[in-house]
Amino acid sequence: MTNALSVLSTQPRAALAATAAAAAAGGLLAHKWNAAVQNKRLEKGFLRASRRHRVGDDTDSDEKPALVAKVDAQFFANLTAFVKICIPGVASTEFLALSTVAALLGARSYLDLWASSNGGHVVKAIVGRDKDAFIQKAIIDIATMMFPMSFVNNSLKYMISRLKVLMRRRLSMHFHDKYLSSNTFYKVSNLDSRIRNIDQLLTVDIEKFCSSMADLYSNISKPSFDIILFSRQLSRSLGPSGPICMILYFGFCSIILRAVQPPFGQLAADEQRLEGEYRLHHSRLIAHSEEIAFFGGGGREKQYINLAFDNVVDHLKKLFAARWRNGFVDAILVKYLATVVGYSIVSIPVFFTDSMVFQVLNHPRRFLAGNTRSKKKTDPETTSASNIAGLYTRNSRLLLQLASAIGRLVLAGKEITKLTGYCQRVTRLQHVLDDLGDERAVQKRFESSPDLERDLKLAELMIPGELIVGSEDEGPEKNVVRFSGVNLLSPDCTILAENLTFEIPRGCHVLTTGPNGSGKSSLFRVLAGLWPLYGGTLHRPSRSRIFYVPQRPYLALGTLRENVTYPMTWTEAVQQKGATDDLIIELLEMVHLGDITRRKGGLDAVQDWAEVLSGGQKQRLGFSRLLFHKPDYAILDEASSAVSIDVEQLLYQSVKDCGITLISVSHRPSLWSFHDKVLAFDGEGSYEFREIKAGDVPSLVSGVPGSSGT
Ligand SMILES: Nc1ncnc2c1ncn2[C@@H]1O[C@H](COP(=O)(O)OP(=O)(O)OP(=O)(O)O)[C@@H](O)[C@H]1O
Repeated sequence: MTNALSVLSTQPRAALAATAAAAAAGGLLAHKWNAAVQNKRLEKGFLRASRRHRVGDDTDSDEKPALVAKVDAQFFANLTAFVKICIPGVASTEFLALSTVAALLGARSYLDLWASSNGGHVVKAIVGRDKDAFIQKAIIDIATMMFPMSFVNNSLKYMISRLKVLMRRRLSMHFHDKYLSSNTFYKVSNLDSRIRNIDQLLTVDIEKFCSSMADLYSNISKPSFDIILFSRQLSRSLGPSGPICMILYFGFCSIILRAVQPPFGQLAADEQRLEGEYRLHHSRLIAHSEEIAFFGGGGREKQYINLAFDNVVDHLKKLFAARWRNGFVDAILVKYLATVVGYSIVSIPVFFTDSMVFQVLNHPRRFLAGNTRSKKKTDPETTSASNIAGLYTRNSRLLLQLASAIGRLVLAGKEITKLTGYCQRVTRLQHVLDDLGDERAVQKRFESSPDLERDLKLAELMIPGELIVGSEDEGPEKNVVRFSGVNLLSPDCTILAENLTFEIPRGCHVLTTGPNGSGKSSLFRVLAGLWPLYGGTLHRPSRSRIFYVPQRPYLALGTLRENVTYPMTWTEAVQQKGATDDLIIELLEMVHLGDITRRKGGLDAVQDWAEVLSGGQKQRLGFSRLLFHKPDYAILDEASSAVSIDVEQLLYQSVKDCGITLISVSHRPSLWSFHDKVLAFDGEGSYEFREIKAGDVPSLVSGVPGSSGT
């Protein structure tokens, strides 16, 4: 054995490192072979998903993903795009973290190497009964190195966690910018059906995606570096045959594992989707708890929730079974059989040092020269029992480290597959948000139907309209509400009104009426830019000159004071509008909410106001907001339906007294007297816009005869 080890120790082969890396990379490339056939199909599905805009069309929804999570060119292109977002440049904190992780991984590899070598020295000192060497290697050296080792190990854990958070922050901010601009958050759930559980995507999926990317980075870079380092060391002492055999064995393993591996990427994507659906049911229960409780709907909701949870559990069972089967094969090939192969390799020089195969592999030149005898066979330096033990320990440790590094690289393939699942979901999110952020893309393309006449009509009506928004510094004549030839269509392409043409100058108060579902609120959605504009031209005042007061006013988390100034923060309200506590109290008194300012906490009270206030109180708070902002126009969509008639009259009068032009929707005849004109929808695609005359009220309340246009 001494001879064998000493002979082998004379063969440094740097080129082996490159061979090692290439062979390991071959394992990863196996992904590409498997996915090649799927590429075309996947690309088509991806494009179809990104171009689809139809509302209510579930064929490409999150429910049935068209994208298949696979390792292919498309995946690498998507991954590269996200990496660029997460690590924006060499001057970024993220790049610094990435480089630090790389440096720490390198340091860790060198420390592993040192530990293997030191282990050999310790064994040598024990077998050789060399007390001084033992004290030096087993006590002094380890005591010295424990500080850098502990530092590197913990710093590595810390930096990888930090890298994950930094990348997550970048990606989350990127998506927040998209999601919270151009009212995309509204469009995602109201105009598009591709994503059902966006909260899950924005929170859990992004976190898992970034975490998986950072883990993969360390799981690929460290083993790759280890393979180079350990192969070099081993080839110096064992000759190239040992590392080559090990690498060939793992190359074989990676092919087998590729062939039997379940589609972990798709399984991960499905898991996230099902978790999202389960979570959605809980969110809905929280959002509508009162209504459901009134109906006694707990039992029914339990059915929905249990069903969604059962789907998660069934999927997890499937996933765990797949992992078990795969883990079984993994453990045999990459762990146990690899150890057998490792020991066999270490033993070859011991038992077969004089064999021809061994000589050809490790000493080809010497073999060709006809000299097959080892030069060091009689060298006492390498023949003593302590040296044999020391070299054996060191080499076997190095070989096991090499095996472990290649094994980890092979298993990183599984991580990549999982990453494809997260990447697929995050890519879908990116495409949908991009689509919805682009006004033109939101313009619906209707699906052709057997009804040719309807299709022709829709093709005629659904041409993109022109939106002209007045600027802040322009006068009232430019900041006006004017519809010219606008067609009103719901997202499912129902024609609500054609050729809407009317103008609402400042000071002209307009009441909108019509049967339920006739398009009153939809008109305001188009006016606010939430729904796409079709047909002619729409002139709209700048954002600060028009204010919307809905039937259910949104109440923000925060103080009472900030709820009055919403969407402005208190600081903005003070700076831009000179807000004071006295003004807020005065406004709340005007809307008959003075009593809540006298409750505990006063204006500073932070509550879940949506829960604390009654329906009528919430609406009155909505009016206080309107009076605070004092816009040119107020859209009041059933804004006082829960307020008593006497207080409602006072509220409308206060708004008019502030010089705000009313554009209201209300079914209450008592409000007619506050308006000058009526815009009446008949629910069949026609409307009327005219002056309110005495005696008009009853006929208009019950609908308008089918006259189209003004
Ligand atoms: N997000 C949506 N997707 C598809 N259709 C919608 C959507 N929102 C509203 N609709 C449809 O548009 C039509 C007009 O709705 P709208 O809310 O404008 O009615 P409305 O006149 O305000 O009724 P109400 O008096 O009951 O408030 C209805 O048929 C409604 O079903």
